[in-house]
Amino acid sequence: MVKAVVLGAAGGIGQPLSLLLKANPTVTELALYDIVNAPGVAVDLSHIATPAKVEGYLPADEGLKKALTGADIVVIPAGIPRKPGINAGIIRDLAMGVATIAPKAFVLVISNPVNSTVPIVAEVFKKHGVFDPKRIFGVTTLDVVRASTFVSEVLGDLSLAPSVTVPVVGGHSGVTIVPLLSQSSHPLPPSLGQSAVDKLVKRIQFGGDEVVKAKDGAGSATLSMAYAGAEFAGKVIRALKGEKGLVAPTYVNLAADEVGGKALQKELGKDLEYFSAPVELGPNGVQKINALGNITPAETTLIQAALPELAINIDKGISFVEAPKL
Ligand SMILES: NC(=O)c1ccc[n+]([C@@H]2O[C@H](COP(=O)([O-])OP(=O)(O)OC[C@H]3O[C@@H](n4cnc5c(N)ncnc54)[C@H](O)[C@@H]3O)[C@@H](O)[C@H]2O)c1
Ligand SMILES: O=C(O)C[C@H](O)C(=O)O
Repeated sequence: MVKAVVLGAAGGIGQPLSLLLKANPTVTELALYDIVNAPGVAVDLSHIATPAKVEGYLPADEGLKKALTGADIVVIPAGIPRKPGINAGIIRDLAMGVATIAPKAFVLVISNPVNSTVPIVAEVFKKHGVFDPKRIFGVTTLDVVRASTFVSEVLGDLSLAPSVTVPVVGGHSGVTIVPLLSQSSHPLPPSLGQSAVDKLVKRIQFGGDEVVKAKDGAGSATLSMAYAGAEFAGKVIRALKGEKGLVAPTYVNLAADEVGGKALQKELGKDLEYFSAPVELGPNGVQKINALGNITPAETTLIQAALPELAINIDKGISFVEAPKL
């Protein structure tokens, strides 16, 4: 039995993500919460012939409490594209609900800026005395999905895309996104040249801008994000159910020494509190934070460029919970 909850379920990401979770046969209960339209989305999805029982909730009548009760996994795409200050408040308030009603659930944060919203969730959980660094994840899967797609395009064969894997580390915004192309399952040909590699790195780092521009002011990535969110949530659920060997890059707290957090800080040469790295998932969440391994001098330079910005983003998230400003 797996209960999945989507907070922000009526939005551009929330609706297709909820559809994909309804289509996941391992989900037995799906609770959809939003400040608008969630009951309608829920009834619509409830007609799909898959096992999940779907309910929709609004804030009235303790809707958030009802949605979160018994949750195993809570996915949060609530918020507004490119409005960090507003999202910070939304995430803080929703995190209070999760910390109170479902403190043991896995929390998957999609709302931007992920580099700061994940620390906000963690700080709220700390205040409630229920913080477990192994259960809070920033969803960076869209960067991983983009890397697979763009690498396969460069290789001239889009049919490779589903099997191309590239670890993408760091964070989820601009220069904090660091694709380790040297570790691609499908190596780039040496004939490609450094400037083409640099261009590919930039495309992965700023893939979000490509979508925002193409949508011409009507929002940011929603469908590809829903796909990516469902991919990651699916892996978390499979690990929860006991499947072993599942690894995915995700933005996590590095406080837990026993799972390799401190070892990664040492490798980075900086005491960062959060970083996205390939993480082995287990029934209790983060089972092992993997090392970055062998990286090229160019990738080391990219990581060095990401670290100061990440530190600022993390600080903003942490201090927001104390003095709300982002
Ligand atoms: N992590 C990533 O890779 C990634 C990718 C794309 C977008 N995003 C982010 O995801 C978020 C959502 O994007 P979208 O395109 O779906 O936006 P959207 O505006 O289409 O949908 C957001 C939904 O959140 C709901 N909402 C607002 N306040 C809420 C609250 N307090 N409680 C519950 N629901 C609330 C809204 O009613 C709306 O339905 C944005 O912050 C965006 O930047 C992240
Ligand atoms: O770029 C955005 O604002 C949305 C998202 O973070 C993305 O990567 O597409």
